[in-house]
Amino acid sequence: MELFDELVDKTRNWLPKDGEVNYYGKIFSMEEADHYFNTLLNTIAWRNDEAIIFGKKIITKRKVAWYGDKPYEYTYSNTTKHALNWTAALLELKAIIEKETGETFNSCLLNLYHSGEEGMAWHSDGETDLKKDGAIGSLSFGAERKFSFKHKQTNEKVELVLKHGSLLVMKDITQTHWLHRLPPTKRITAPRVNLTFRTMVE
Ligand SMILES: O=C(O)CCC(=O)C(=O)O
Ligand SMILES: [Fe+2]
Repeated sequence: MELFDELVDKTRNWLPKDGEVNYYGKIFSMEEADHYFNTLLNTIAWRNDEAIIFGKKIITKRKVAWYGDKPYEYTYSNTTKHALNWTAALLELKAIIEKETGETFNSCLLNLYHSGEEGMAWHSDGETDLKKDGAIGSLSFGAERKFSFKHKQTNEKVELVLKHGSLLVMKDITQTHWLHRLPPTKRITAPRVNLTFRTMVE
């Protein structure tokens, strides 16, 4: 089965229209992926996320962290965070995916899902401080999880599975026309770490 990882076509656009999503499959060996997964679990300043939903403050079970070139302010769901300075592992990962994709990034939002019961609801990453139509590079470590896209007008759906040590890139007008989510599932009990490398406007 592992053989098929070699056959991933990273130029394939997974979206039928209105944007581009490329899945590179596993870009790390199992040993490298395990190493980064453990390093991130142990060295990132994980915090429970706060959000104001319908005027009510909620604290998510999922943990998050926000890193960047500068202490960028990042506001979403009515909460503001300041980016921390890159760790050594994050700088390595940023360099690797910049080389792999030909894109550049200046910040990274990290999510730690303790089990399949934690996910992320439908949204798009179109916050105004993000470079418009900039590429987002998404690295996944740990439990394999399904990832879904839904077209904002037509409700067309696209689903893929994000493997341990894999890279997904969302670019061009994807965030304008498509929502994405990480659906929760009771079948998965292991944790997963996701990193989305982004570009904030100065
Ligand atoms: O966990 C994921 O794969 C996606 C996370 C995400 O969509 C986000 O942080 O904006
Ligand atoms: Fe997102």
